[in-house]
Amino acid sequence: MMSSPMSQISSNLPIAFALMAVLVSVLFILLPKLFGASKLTKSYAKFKVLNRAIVHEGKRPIIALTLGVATKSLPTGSHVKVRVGGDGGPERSYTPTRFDGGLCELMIRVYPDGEVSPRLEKLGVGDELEMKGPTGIHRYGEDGPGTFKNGRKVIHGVRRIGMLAGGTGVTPMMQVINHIREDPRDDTETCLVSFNTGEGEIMMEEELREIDREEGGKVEVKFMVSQGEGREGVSKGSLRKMGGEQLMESMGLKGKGGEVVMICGPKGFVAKAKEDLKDKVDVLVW
Ligand SMILES: Cc1cc2nc3c(=O)[nH]c(=O)nc-3n(C[C@H](O)[C@H](O)[C@H](O)COP(=O)(O)OP(=O)(O)OC[C@H]3O[C@@H](n4cnc5c(N)ncnc54)[C@H](O)[C@@H]3O)c2cc1C
Repeated sequence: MMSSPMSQISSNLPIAFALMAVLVSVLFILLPKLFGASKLTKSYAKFKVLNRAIVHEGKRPIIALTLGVATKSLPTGSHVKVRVGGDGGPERSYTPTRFDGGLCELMIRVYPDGEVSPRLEKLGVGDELEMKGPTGIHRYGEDGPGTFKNGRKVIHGVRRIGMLAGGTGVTPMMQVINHIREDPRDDTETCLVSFNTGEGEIMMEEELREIDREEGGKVEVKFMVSQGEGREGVSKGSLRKMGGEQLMESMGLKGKGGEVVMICGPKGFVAKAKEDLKDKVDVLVW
């Protein structure tokens, strides 16, 4: 008896999936090798710049560097270290906003008087950069949705994450937001308040607005600037002038269980936020 076309397709499906899995694995191994990519390890290795873009012009521009990596993924919450000038040269931490499919993307704000970032700005496609990782003690989602690990401290059952980011401190927030969006089991809510000096300084503004629109109430994003008048969707305000109650309210937190606040930014920003929130909610400083 002849089998129907439908039953032929369904009997071949497992083979098709197996072939697809093999093909994806081979591509994953081969592509970075073709690009000359190294594995991300605990000691420095050279990584090739595959793409370079200026995301923001201005006094402190933001550049995006895409590097070829032969490592599959980066634990959510971790960073990488970048070194310039070889052995003994200055090193700085960066938080990849994308790390998959053999590619690592770094968003870097360039400080004109800085030691490292102006040298990273000069890199072009084909140049190499020394990088190692993962570094940092924070992990999100390793034990499933709504879980944080911070060294020996483990937090379970988080339902809403408030995020306070000062300037480039938004990058670890983006990692956690992306992790939650990519895990269909994870319905943890997030509310990010991104504080910046001026309107032109806001990192990943368009990308974050888009996520806010797509995710409805699950990912909320708010922007505040301390200088200038603000504009539609950007409020005038500064963390320095806000108290703990106001901060909690800005992130839609009630001070009940199941809430955590992530903080990342310049030292003074972190110290003030930590002090204001210490009796109100669990705080994790990135
Ligand atoms: C865990 C971690 C993750 C990080 N992730 C990122 C990231 O994804 N993207 C990114 O752009 N940066 C990130 N940073 C900051 C980065 O590591 C460097 O500090 C930054 O690039 C400046 O280095 P630099 O050598 O150019 O400047 P430096 O020589 O260190 O400093 C030069 C001048 O810039 C000022 N300056 C330096 N950093 C800041 C700042 N954050 N805010 C205000 N003024 C500052 C200093 O006060 C000084 O006047 C991260 C930092 C940490 C600790």
